[in-house]
Amino acid sequence: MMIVLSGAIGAGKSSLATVLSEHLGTEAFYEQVDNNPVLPLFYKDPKKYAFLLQIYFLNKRFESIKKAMVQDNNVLDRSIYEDSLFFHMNADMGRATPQEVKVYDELLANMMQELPYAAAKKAPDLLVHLDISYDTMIHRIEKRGRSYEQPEQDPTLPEYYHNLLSRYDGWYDDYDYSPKMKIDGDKYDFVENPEDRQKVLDLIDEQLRVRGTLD
Ligand SMILES: Nc1ncnc2c1ncn2[C@@H]1O[C@H](COP(=O)(O)OP(=O)(O)O)[C@@H](O)[C@H]1O
Ligand SMILES: Nc1nc2c(ncn2[C@H]2C[C@H](O)[C@@H](COP(=O)(O)O)O2)c(=O)[nH]1
Repeated sequence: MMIVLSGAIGAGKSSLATVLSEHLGTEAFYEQVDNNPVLPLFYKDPKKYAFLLQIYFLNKRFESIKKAMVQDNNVLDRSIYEDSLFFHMNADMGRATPQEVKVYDELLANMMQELPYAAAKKAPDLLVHLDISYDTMIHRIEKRGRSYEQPEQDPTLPEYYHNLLSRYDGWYDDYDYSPKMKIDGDKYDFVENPEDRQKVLDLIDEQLRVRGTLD
């Protein structure tokens, strides 16, 4: 069983990956963030580093999917399908050239063909999307405390985060690689509230059962 999580920055993907993998007895595969050397550079100078960051993430994501596919059951804390959303948004903000976009799009398309999903003709069993409001997003970004993501570090970040959230709405609606479901990330505190955690797990189990992935 392969479950992929999606959602904006601070939506709760890593937290849910831990909760869900413990619940299902599977392994969680996390996005590499704290040891990503390009991410702080990107937040300091997005125009200079947007393309490099994107290639860095794509490479790491590919590596992580290959590792995950060696296991029969796994949970991935962000889908490869979201990478393009980030890059195209940055490109539309003038942080990447049309040539960089073309190179990236072609590389991504090539890599997608090589993915174990493609080789096994197998998409994820379920995409679980964590839907959050802007206020929740900011609250969680502050709670987690990565310095370069804090809105007070950079007056352009609030607009960046608003744009990201609105792109995610269209992205989720268009996503059709696998079955999908949305969780209201504002409503359920699956980190600190055991009842909420159980409700979220029940919602996911129900979707897995309906689709015959869980007995
Ligand atoms: N549903 C939730 N309710 C309350 N706090 C949450 C929830 N999801 C995540 N958090 C908190 O928000 C911060 C960001 O969560 P994280 O899982 O790292 O998000 P993501 O991986 O999507 O960026 C963390 O401090 C985490 O404890
Ligand atoms: N420009 C891009 N930034 C990205 C991409 N994937 C993740 N990120 C950034 C956003 C956050 O600051 C950080 C980690 O994301 P979380 O949602 O896990 O908190 O990395 C990307 O493809 N392009």
